[in-house]
Amino acid sequence: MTTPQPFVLKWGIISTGRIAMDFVKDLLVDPKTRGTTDVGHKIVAVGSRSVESAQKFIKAYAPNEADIKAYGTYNEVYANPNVNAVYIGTPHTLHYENALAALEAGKHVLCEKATTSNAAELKALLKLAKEKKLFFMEALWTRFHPLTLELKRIAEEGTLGDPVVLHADLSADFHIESLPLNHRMLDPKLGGGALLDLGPYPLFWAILALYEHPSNKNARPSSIVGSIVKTPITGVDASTSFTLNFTENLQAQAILSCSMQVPAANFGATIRYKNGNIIVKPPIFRSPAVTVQYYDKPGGDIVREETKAFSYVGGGWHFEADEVARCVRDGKLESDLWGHEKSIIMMEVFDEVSKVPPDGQGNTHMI
Ligand SMILES: NC(=O)C1=CN([C@@H]2O[C@H](COP(=O)(O)OP(=O)(O)OC[C@H]3O[C@@H](n4cnc5c(N)ncnc54)[C@H](OP(=O)(O)O)[C@@H]3O)[C@@H](O)[C@H]2O)C=CC1
Ligand SMILES: O=C1OC[C@@H](O)[C@H](O)[C@H]1O
Repeated sequence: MTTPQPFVLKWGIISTGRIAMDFVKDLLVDPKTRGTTDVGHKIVAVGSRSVESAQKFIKAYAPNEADIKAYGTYNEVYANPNVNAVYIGTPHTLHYENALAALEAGKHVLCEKATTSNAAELKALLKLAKEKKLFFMEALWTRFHPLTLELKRIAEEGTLGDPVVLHADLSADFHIESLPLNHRMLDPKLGGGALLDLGPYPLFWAILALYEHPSNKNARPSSIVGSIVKTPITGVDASTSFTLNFTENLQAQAILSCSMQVPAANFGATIRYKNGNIIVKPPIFRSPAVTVQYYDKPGGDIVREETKAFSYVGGGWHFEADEVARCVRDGKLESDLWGHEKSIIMMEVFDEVSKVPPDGQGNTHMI
């Protein structure tokens, strides 16, 4: 009997920055090391604004791969007939034009977070992807990690009851005072600031634990309140906090924050349920371990506590790549795990939070 051959997705890579490097390195990790045998990956083209950068990138991160084309424009990647799917790793505000061009050329798209600068741009991309019957996914890699899959199973198996309050933070010190003004974290033209760069992760946990919880029945956040501290350097948000209420079918609140000027370790995420807690160890984009605590009765003592740790070969970006390959193989236009609706909610929340007036005090609502 012959063993079925894995479906191999042929990738074109857009940009040669930090995350493009991480993603490419993971595409080259042997899928069997993570138990994947049904799909695989091949890099067929890398596009950069400079051909030298594309050549250098291939030499540095994919030295043993044959026949990867190095291009000095992104358009040449979109035009390459061997490319099935395009990975977009440019700064946020370029995602729209890059994804649009890829879709117009008939390519499936995996686009880095934050998917676009605003919800209107994202909706336009999704409309085009549907019209052209192409797969599109936000590269929310955390959704596909084994830890996340296990946490979701535990959270929804019933013992913990409904979620009540979630706290999540992702902050770091980007030393913004030493960055050039055109750095993507500082430049408003590149979508600079903490919210679009770090905010997707605390919000991801709120979407996973509150929005996706079966008791929530897919109800969107009933209200959003945001507050922003801007940096005087370029006026982008340096620290942002936002709360989301889920009150249609739950009585739950998410308290979320991100900052690019916190010189201390993160505290991760805590999800508090009627009958216990889930504690996600930092960093929340790639948590190494999760602790689950169970009360003897609501408001009672913790009588059981379990910690589960997770490890794998590679950086953790290959799990999202496997999802794209499976979806493309199966003719799906969106992922069941991180579909279009969740990316839209994410961008709509960011739109609302960004509306706070210049004094940083905000009180906004989403319908
Ligand atoms: N999923 C994850 O874990 C992570 C995701 N990200 C996301 O990926 C995106 C890129 O982040 P990151 O890799 O850190 O950024 P980098 O600045 O390291 O890389 C961005 C790349 O985009 C290309 N680019 C095109 N136009 C511009 C421009 N005007 N200014 C700067 N670069 C430009 C460049 O590649 P070239 O010169 O080859 O064209 C550049 O190297 C962001 O949206 C970010 O949110 C970032 C880090 C981690
Ligand atoms: O996606 C990300 O995850 C980790 C952060 O350090 C980075 O800035 C961000 O883009």
